[in-house]
Amino acid sequence: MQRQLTNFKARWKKYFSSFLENPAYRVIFATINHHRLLILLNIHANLLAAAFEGTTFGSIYLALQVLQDDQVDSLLNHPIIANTFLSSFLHEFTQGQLFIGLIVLAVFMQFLRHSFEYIGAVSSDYLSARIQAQMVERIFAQIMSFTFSCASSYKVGDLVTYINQTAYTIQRQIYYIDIIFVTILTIIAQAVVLFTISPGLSGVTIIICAIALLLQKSLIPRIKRTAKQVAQVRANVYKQIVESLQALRVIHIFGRQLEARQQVHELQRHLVPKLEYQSRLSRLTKPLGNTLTLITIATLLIIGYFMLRDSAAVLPSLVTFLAVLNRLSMHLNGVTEKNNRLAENAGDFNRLREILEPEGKEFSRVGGKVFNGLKKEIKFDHISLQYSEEQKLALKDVSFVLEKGKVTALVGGSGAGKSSIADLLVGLYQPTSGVILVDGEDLNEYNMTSWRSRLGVVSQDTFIFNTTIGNNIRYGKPSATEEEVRKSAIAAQADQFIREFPQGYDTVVGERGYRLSGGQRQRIALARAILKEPEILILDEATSALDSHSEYLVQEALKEFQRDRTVLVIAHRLSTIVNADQIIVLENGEVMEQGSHEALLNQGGKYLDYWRLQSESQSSQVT
Ligand SMILES: Nc1ncnc2c1ncn2[C@@H]1O[C@H](COP(=O)(O)OP(=O)(O)OP(=O)(O)O)[C@@H](O)[C@H]1O
Repeated sequence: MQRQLTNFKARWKKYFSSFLENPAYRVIFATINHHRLLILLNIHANLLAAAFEGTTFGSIYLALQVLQDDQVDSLLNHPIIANTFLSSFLHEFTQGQLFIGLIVLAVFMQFLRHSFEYIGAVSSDYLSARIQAQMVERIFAQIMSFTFSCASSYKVGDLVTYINQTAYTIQRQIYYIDIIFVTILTIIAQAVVLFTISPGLSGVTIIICAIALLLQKSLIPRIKRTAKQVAQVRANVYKQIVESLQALRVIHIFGRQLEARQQVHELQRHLVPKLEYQSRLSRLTKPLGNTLTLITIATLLIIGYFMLRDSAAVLPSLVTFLAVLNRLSMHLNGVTEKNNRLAENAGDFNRLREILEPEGKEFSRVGGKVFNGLKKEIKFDHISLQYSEEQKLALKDVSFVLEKGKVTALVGGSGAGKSSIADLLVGLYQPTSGVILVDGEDLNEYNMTSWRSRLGVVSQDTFIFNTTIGNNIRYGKPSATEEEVRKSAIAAQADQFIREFPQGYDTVVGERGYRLSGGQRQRIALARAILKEPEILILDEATSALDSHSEYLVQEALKEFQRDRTVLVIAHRLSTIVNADQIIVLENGEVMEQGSHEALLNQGGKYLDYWRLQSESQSSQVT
């Protein structure tokens, strides 16, 4: 017995600590704390609803008692009534009038009960709406606060699922908790009525109900386990579908539609038996509950008859007792059923914990020194980078200096580590060893927002938002005037094609708007960077999607723009970087050669090979 008690205590302790440690609940409590009036309204409305449920049956019990001739006088002479004004007032009525009056009173009590129940339900929905909004925002904020490397380690499909499921999961969680709370209050009110009528019979009822509940409770852990598995398999299916939808173009090009369908089919095949098992378990609770109820009522009728047969009010007592008990069992079934639904929801709810808890995640650092501009140089000091433990080093002991106002070009084959250097400079990834010194200070010490506000980045993949072209360019500087936007578009050789659209700069592009070619997207990205007037410009194959003529024009514009800026350029066409102040040749993550165009040609190494290769075939690429 002692051991069972200790086990019981330990289980509850574990349950409550896991409950309190779940960050999703912390968000819920924080939101509730902000809306105390709503929760107070909810609690009071539900308490009143429960109280009116109790008084309804009190009225019915009295009405049935009034029907018995010998009970009217004893009722009117009851001390609660006899000493009040009600005594003379009630004596005016006939037996029939008293009966009807009490039944009308019971109906009115039910009306009040349902009115308060309605207020309770609406206040709970209001709270739920606020919690849903708060939770979606919290999860989005959480994802946004991850470092880029941490966020990009998740599959987009996974992140979309987190956001997608949140509102619905929270809605169900709050709904079930509220319904269980309301029903328990109602059950308490009904229990009070039962005890008032016959404590002995109520005691017997409790014993029978406890046995019934225990039987049903053994199902819950299994339902929970299955729900978790179903949620996991569903998430896998969803992830697979989202990934295929994102890769539609590639799937069509490679004619892999059938394989994509088969992958989804394979995952679904695991889902169906799990859903069937889940159904068998959860559907069992209702027939089990109903059968147990029937057995309970029959037992109580027999025991009740023996216990109450000597009492004067045997009929009203038994009738009211059974009527209340019937409703109580209905509510008990409701609690069990909602508890099962809550257990089913646990799978989805726990998935929120996965994304919300800080363990195993990397967060962007806030604070740090404000970057007020480059004074002298940026130094890559013995930098190595390894993206993950399973991968080889992407950069190995790389050292070089980007001088203020100078153009540095990175050259090398595919996978040599050029973009990795650019990403380190932006602060998207942290070096595994070594340090990036900005005017002698570790880049990590700087406030990233102030650092990035001085950077302009144009990379190979350009994201175009589903808004106007003007707004897409303005992303680099939200306060820019139309004139400034246009100037930067001219500099990026984008103005002409933009004006050819019927709505010009107001043309909505992106998902549902006009489709832009790769070159057009790159020029918009370039205009975005130019508008920002960055002090440090990073061009990662920024003109790779342009035809030779457009590239020439953009290069000309860039020449002007690059003046007095510190530039890191990654180029595949060597002709575009011959004038760079410094060229760094990378291979397999290592610096092979370093110097000006002329110096490197004279050195007769890797750079000369690249140069010869490109000179032979002007259109061939280095990478
Ligand atoms: N986000 C990432 N996660 C894991 N590995 C990465 C990531 N980005 C790059 N790598 C790996 O790091 C190495 C260097 O890649 P990087 O993109 O820097 O090369 P690159 O010279 O820019 O190549 P390319 O010219 O083809 O763009 C490659 O082996 C690549 O697979």
